[in-house]
Amino acid sequence: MAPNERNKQSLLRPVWNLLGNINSQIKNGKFFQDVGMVKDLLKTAANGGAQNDREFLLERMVGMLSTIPSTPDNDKLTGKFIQMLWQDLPHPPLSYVGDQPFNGNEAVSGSLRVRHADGALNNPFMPSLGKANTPYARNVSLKHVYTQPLPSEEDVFDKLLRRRDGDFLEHPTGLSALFFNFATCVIHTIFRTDTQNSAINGTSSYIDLAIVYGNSLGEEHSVRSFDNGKLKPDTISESRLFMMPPAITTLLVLISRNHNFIVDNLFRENEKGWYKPWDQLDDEQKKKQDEDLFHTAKLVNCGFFANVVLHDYLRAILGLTRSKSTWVLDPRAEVHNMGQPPLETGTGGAVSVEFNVLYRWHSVLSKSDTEWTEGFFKKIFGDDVDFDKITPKDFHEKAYGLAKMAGNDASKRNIPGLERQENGEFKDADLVGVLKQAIDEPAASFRARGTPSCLRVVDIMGMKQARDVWGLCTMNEFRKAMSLTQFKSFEEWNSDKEVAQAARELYGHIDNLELYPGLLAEEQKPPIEGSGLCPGYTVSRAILSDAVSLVRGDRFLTNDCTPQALTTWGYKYIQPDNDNKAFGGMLVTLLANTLPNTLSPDSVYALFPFNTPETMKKNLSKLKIDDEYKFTTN
Ligand code: HEM
Repeated sequence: MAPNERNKQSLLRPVWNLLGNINSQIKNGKFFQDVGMVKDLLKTAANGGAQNDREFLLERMVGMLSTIPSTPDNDKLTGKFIQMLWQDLPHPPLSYVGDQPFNGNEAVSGSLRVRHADGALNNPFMPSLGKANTPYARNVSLKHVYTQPLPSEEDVFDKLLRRRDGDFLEHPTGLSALFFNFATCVIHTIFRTDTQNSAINGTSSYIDLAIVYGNSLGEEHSVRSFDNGKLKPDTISESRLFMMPPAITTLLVLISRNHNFIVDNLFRENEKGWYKPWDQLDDEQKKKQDEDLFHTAKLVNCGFFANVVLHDYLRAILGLTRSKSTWVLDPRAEVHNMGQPPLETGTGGAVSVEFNVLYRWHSVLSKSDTEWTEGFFKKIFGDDVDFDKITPKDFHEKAYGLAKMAGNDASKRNIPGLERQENGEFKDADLVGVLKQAIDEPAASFRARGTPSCLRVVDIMGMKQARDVWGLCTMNEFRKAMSLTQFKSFEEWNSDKEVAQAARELYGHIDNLELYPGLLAEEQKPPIEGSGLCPGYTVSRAILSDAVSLVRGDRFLTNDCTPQALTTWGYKYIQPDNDNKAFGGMLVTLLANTLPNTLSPDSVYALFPFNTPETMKKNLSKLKIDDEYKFTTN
């Protein structure tokens, strides 16, 4: 059955049930035949469940139900009607007015109106759901009994994951290195495995920009200036990212600047009517105003970031930068089918270990990011380091030690290779230079044998964690859970004969294939319509479920994303402009507001930075609109 047909069928199911009941009444001659009502019920179903109340369908149903005698069959009909009305609303309610949290009948401390640093209270009924420093979730159990001992993690890396020297394969749809630098920001905002206890996620499971704002009140305080709601100049919280290529921290510095841009506007608009010039306030008033501006700006900034994820990142993932379409897969859409509960929003969530592994995209590193990482490892382990000899123990002792050396004062940490000015900010020209280099640089393709050798120890640590601490399901178990067919052979998993044979030698039977190499060395999707990311087939399917779950599950991005919470200015600021030259892309706005007058508004560097300019030249030429764009920065 075609997917559309299937969809229609499921929409119609509750109506068929109702009609089935009515039909049996008619056959039994137990009540009159309201043909008009039946027609209207069908029309309602075809409308996706939306009733035209001017046709009095509800009143006619009440009329009909009130005239039939009470029999078991007739009572079922009344039951269906009640079920439909019950399911119209979420039970229990998902959001509350005011700022006092209420957990069933137990009061919980903290306001409901703010994003807490540790992510608590996203779901008021389960205040710790998805909070920082709580265990990872597991989505799929390991039930498979391995039929032979598992190969060493070192062997798995060498035979299935390691990029051969000089074997760089450019990304098939021209994604830029910056795309994956942004991806690194996204994954680090939801994953922060505790180095002492890998069962624990040290960050919240929400897209709450914890990498900028911190995971605890202490971290949050260290990035705040406590001056009218602002963050310290060009400051971000996450110290791990200072060990990574500079475009990653540069993107986050722009997001930190966006916070201060938002604060300026909230203060200027003064929609709440009680903000006053800073120097006219006493200490208590300053505290109140600072707190209110900070938290409102944080809500707006996170909402903005989520829309960059949907309108720039997801657009590139789905290959929509090859079209003029402004369509996005918006997980927040209201889904309301008659006779079924509305699809929930804002329920909270906790990220899982399966998805942590699914996102270890180390094979896509561009040439420059690979060189940068090699240089970084040389700084830690010496110029003559042999990447194959670094052990997890060495890495823990030396690399994490170096991260600590980055210092506790977040406002003093430098983007690798850049210096701060006297006022604490980086020079705009320096930031643009870093971004330009990452936009020009093509990323590598997802594939088996694509991970640079310097990340050998990182993948080995990941595989050990996945096996020893997380006890992850197998590749086929994961596919089954995602409603995907299970592989019957290694060749079905990856048709490259050498890769399939290497996996056979390691695992013996396809059912023994572990999730980590299974996902990361699977054959990649071709660059067809609807596919821009082109990762392994299973990754490509599963990340969409993850994106929907992350965005739809977040109360602050759904039920409580309102003009009241964000202010009218803030609410408007986070909306995409579908008439802009990026077809609704949001990054162009971020760049214009945080690096003013540096990139031309017509430049593909500002409009489509997730694809290389060379690729965008081809894409826009095919659409016959290339003459409307600039392919230089200015
Ligand atoms: C740019 C160069 C990159 C470097 C140098 C790098 C390095 C690392 C390191 C050192 C770890 C921590 C290993 C551990 O402590 O067990 C790690 C983990 C991870 N990496 Fe990468 N990585 C890079 C790019 C990426 C990219 C592009 C992605 C995907 C978008 C990614 C996804 C992950 C994930 C999901 C984890 C696990 C994080 C956690 O559990 O806390 N990495 N990476």
